[in-house]
Amino acid sequence: MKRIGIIGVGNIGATLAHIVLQSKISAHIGLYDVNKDALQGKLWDLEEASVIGGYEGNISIIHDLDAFELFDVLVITAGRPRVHGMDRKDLLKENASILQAIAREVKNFKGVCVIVTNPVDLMTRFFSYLLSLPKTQVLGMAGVLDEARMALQIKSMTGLKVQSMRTCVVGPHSEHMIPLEAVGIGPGVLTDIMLISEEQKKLLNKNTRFGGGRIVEKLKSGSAFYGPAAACFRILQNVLELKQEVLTCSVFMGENSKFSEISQEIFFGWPVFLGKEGVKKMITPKMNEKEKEELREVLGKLQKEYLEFFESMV
Ligand SMILES: NC(=O)c1ccc[n+]([C@@H]2O[C@H](COP(=O)([O-])OP(=O)(O)OC[C@H]3O[C@@H](n4cnc5c(N)ncnc54)[C@H](O)[C@@H]3O)[C@@H](O)[C@H]2O)c1
Repeated sequence: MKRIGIIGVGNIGATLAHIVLQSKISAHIGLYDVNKDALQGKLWDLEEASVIGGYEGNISIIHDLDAFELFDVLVITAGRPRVHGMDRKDLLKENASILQAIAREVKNFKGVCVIVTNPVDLMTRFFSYLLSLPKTQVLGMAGVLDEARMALQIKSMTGLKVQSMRTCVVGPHSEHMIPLEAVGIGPGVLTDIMLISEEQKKLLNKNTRFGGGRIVEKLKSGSAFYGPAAACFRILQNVLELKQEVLTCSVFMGENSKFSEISQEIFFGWPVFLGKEGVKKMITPKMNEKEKEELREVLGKLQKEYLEFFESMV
């Protein structure tokens, strides 16, 4: 039986645990949170939901972080979410300290880490540095969510069903993300979003980039969690090799990067195949020259942000 650890059982972590239970995959789910009372309450609630839903699962509280060392995969959602008026970067210092404390306790972990905590590209790179696991075993969740947001925008403009679409969003999980013009529509057909006007393309980019922000604006005291939890579940299914799909995650490209003049150390959204060893293969999406140029530019900014942040942490 596979072992899935969830560190941070707030909105995303608890929703993810519920999805995993409902899926009936053969796995033990271990939950950890600093808020012990809330964690106990959520465990009881999840257990009761399982009985009612007929998917009685294997779920328990993990009291000490070092017990996660034997797990296959860890999903880390511990940290503060954005509230109305905040940018993801505003969470940087506080969430980095939380990840630092967690990394100290799970230092012998050998499996795959999925980082959700924002700002996710910086946190994924930082966690990979702290844990000294092979860099392919640490990845961030973001692209799967951004691509769903993009698909929904295209649906609202064209009426096409989202299931027939394959969108791709590369780069950082921020207002600088790059929704690619090449979209898969139906089996084997790639189009350059020819179905929508130039005006609509601009709107598509804007709405995809601010998809998270518009939810925060309405929720006010927190950020999206059903979508992020569903995206984590897709990643889990692929890491556990129950599915094989191209998923965009925040990953380390190293020498494979066509953008390595910026930095080989950088983590950013890119389509990949995943497996039990983490990132198995990078996929090169269809990008036009403008998009490649834009990506170089935003990766330069991301690298600068990381170095400034890193200097402030050490
Ligand atoms: N990557 C993405 O696409 C994406 C999308 C949405 C939200 N997020 C981020 O995910 C994170 C979690 O969001 P949420 O809505 O679930 O927040 P939440 O506040 O509901 O849950 C966070 C949980 O982390 C716990 N926590 C705090 N410090 C901890 C520690 N040291 N060890 C263990 N647990 C700790 C809290 O007690 C809380 O239960 C936030 O940083 C948010 O910005 C990322």
